[in-house]
Amino acid sequence: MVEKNYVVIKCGGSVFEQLPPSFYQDIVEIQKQGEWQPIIVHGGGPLISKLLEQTGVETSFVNGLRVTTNEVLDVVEMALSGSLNKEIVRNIAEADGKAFGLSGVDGHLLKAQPVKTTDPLGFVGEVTAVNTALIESLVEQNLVPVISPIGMDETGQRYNINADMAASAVAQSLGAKLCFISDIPGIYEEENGEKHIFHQLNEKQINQLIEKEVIFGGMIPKVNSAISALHKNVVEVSIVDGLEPNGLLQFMQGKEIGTRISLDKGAANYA
Ligand SMILES: Nc1ncnc2c1ncn2[C@@H]1O[C@H](COP(=O)(O)OP(=O)(O)O)[C@@H](O)[C@H]1O
Ligand SMILES: CC(=O)N[C@@H](CCC(=O)OP(=O)(O)O)C(=O)O
Repeated sequence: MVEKNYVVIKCGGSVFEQLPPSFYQDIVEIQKQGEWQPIIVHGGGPLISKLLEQTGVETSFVNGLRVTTNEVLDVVEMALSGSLNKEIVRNIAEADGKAFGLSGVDGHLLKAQPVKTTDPLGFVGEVTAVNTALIESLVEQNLVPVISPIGMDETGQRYNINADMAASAVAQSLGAKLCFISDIPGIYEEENGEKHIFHQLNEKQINQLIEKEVIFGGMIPKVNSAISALHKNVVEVSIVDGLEPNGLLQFMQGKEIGTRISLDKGAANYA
């Protein structure tokens, strides 16, 4: 098997509806160029919340993680593995590419266990192992894997996995570059109504920003997943603005776009 450089692209639900067509064209272009093999892990939090609201099921989050009952799990799986996963596959087809959509349940792609936390979150999982051979075999067939973040344990119990955490685990298992696509130009701090973007942040600075509540909500699992990835086999993690036309391609070509996260070096540079 040919050695590949992988880039795991996590596509957040918050940006999904607003992504320009260039996003999918960029994915296809990156694959065509051959230096990097893209793998998509996607979220879909807003669609899950909308469907839960429509069905009258209450939903709540603890530190960015959705409390997940069995009833919630049904909706999570329907939204992520059913609806959004196939929409991404179709969007890549429209951009002239070939993708293969699967969830972490398929082929035991994401082995999971209950997430370690002091809060009772129900069926929220964390990844314990990734079936990298399955990913490699899809890539060998020139397919872009599109992964929805539902995991399963050996008994067949499914778990709702935060997509940032799932992307981080996939990147760790492949020693990949990790790129979070979101609806923001990077991590920022607001001062007198003005947003200052941090182009570089290290672990210590991130922890300070969480403490100051400058980083909150869905950004918490994202930065924690970034740090955990950097500690384990991932060389580079960035948060990239999905709304910027050709932002992903520019980022892959080395342009400083969004926020790059590192373990120790890198000052808190404002834009
Ligand atoms: N310091 C921060 N800088 C930028 N965004 C932040 C920050 N803290 C919290 N956020 C929030 O995090 C959101 C991105 O996380 P989330 O909604 O989970 O996105 P996604 O669906 O892309 O994973 C942003 O839309 C913003 O509201
Ligand atoms: C446990 C947990 O919180 N799971 C997430 C899975 C989807 C997700 O992570 O979507 P985004 O990337 O759009 O946030 C959820 O239920 O919303």
